[in-house]
Amino acid sequence: MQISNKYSHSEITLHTSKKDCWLVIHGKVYDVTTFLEDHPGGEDVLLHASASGDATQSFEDVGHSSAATSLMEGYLIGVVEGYNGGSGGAPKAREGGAMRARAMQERGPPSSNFLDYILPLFILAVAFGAWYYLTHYAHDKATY
Ligand code: HEM
Repeated sequence: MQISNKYSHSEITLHTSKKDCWLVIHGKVYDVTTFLEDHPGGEDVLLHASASGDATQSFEDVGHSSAATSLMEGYLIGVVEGYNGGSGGAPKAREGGAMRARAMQERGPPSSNFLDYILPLFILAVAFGAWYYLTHYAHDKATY
């Protein structure tokens, strides 16, 4: 990787095609041309992010795994000229991945929680029914 290379914004905007695609993430420039077809999220999102000028927000929004952030280091070609916001290193991957957290929210609580709640109620209802039946039965026997 040639991290010492500095690229101007006008230079970066020249590389937004399928045959030559660069991404800017956290002030670093990545040449993802050879990665387009292999990207699990598809090549269209990368091309779109490339054309937008700065892919940082879209990259972060997806909540890429730490595997993804270490993979991207292999595509690093330099930094954006004049960028001084980065403290170096790959951007932090959110623990566990935001995608998974989102999936958990959409799915709701696991179904076992529902059973945990309904089962004691069911047992209580059966016990009450048995008690009610037995007390009335015993009463009937005593009166007749
Ligand atoms: C060099 C840059 C990038 C690399 C190395 C990379 C790598 C990966 C990898 C390994 C995954 C699989 C899931 C994971 O491990 O997190 C993934 C998924 C994905 N990525 Fe990227 N990615 C990059 C940039 C981007 C950008 C800029 C976007 C912009 C929107 C993006 C959108 C997505 C989407 C939508 C998924 C699929 C999520 C899913 O369906 O679960 N990626 N990427």
